[in-house]
Amino acid sequence: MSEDSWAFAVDTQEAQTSAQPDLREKASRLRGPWKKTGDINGNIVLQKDEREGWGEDVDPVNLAEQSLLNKLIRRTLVRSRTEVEVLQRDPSSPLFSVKTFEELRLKPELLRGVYSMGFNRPSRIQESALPMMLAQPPQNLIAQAQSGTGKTAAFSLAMLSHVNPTNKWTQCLCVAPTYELAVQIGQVIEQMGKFCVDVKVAYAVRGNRMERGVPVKEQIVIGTPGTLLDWCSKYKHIDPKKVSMFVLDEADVMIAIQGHRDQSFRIYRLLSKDCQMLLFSATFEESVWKFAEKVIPNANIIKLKREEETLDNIRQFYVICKSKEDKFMALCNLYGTLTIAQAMIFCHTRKMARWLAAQLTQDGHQVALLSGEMTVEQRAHVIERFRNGREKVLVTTNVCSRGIDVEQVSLVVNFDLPVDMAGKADNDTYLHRIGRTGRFGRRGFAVNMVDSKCSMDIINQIEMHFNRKIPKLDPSNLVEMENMC
Ligand SMILES: Nc1ncnc2c1ncn2[C@@H]1O[C@H](COP(=O)(O)OP(=O)(O)OP(=O)(O)O)[C@@H](O)[C@H]1O
Repeated sequence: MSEDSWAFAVDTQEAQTSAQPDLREKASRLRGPWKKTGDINGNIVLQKDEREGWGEDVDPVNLAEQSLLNKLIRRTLVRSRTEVEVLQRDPSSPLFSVKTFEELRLKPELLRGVYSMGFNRPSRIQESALPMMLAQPPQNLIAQAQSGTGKTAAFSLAMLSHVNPTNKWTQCLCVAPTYELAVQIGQVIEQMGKFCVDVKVAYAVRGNRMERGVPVKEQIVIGTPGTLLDWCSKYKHIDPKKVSMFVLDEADVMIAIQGHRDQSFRIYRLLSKDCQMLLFSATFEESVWKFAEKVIPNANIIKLKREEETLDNIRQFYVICKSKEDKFMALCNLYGTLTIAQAMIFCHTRKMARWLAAQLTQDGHQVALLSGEMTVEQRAHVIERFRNGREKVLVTTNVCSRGIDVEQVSLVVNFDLPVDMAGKADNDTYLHRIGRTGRFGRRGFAVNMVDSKCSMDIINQIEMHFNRKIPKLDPSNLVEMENMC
């Protein structure tokens, strides 16, 4: 599609979507009222309907929530052993990479802010990305690296370094997929820039209203695409032609949210041609590439490959059970082993997870429950407690099959096997639930509960997919597990 026809499509779509009521609100009205109730962790949670299967009771993977959860529970940098790949727009220009923040010749107050955050040296991705982002003349950049590798810190530093504090108008725009993610980014900028007293940050997010035509004086504005677009066009709070750095964060999450890609593209079209464009993403599927190439033609590209999860150090077993009660009994037999280190138990539905957590609690065990009906903050709190060893066993749905690394978990139980919507083995989810990166390298055990011919079929599919035999658990394996966990 040429830029014009793409732009035309954007205009048409915009006109249609602005006339519609908020889709989420509409959807939740259709689903009926939510029920407020207490959960096993003592949290107040909102529960939807109780249907089994692929209804509301199965937690879908929500990328924006997952990303926020990752940010909330992260304490340190994710250190990757993979090599950084740099593709320069102009291969003949020298490739700079820095090993210290001093080499970047930052303003002293900014350097002080960086050190006050406890950053001693640039992360892997920052080593190459920072010199590129700070180069003169400005260069465009597309950067891909998994969550936790220092992307947010990198572009926050670039924006703080870029602005001229004496100019009281918006010079840097940063687009984030949700209100909560925008606030998280803002906190990093405010913390890093705390000694840059003349640099101010504003939030273009829902509910933050100003009188039409009143210009924003803050040099950095972070917001969600819809509100930012309004601020730039409808309300004229920002003169987009005066913006000289545009950051698009979490592009993969962004384009997964309906309407966000087109709104971001509309903001892009309002900017001047020489505005520096920076795009960040944790993953790079085809759709993200297409979008990135549209908004940032001729960009430098930096990629840091994720360390793949493997099943190399994992001993896998299955146990045969007749019913969920039978699975519960089998779990109780494993319980001694579960609590030696820490264990995670995965269920298919929220209802099953609640039932199991209640049964285990009734039986006198101390367990934590994590499922999608909790707010992201409540989930972060439960994960934090589990990480600190306050509970030894975590019962959960797919809501945390990826993204959380609890190093001390050495046993994973698939109380329900992971299946896709067609009822086939969901191999990716299986790998995310039980796989480890080579980085942790520790041994682990996975026990799969099989309660029907169907679930035995799924075990066979998983065996074939990963080309690994999954034997039946016998008492001698239990002794082995107790010794190894
Ligand atoms: N150079 C550094 N040295 C030490 N810690 C760092 C450095 N850069 C970032 N961090 C810290 O590492 C963690 C991850 O950084 P950051 O949030 O920037 O990563 P990210 O790739 O943007 O991930 P996400 O998208 O999930 O936020 C944060 O706690 C941050 O404070």
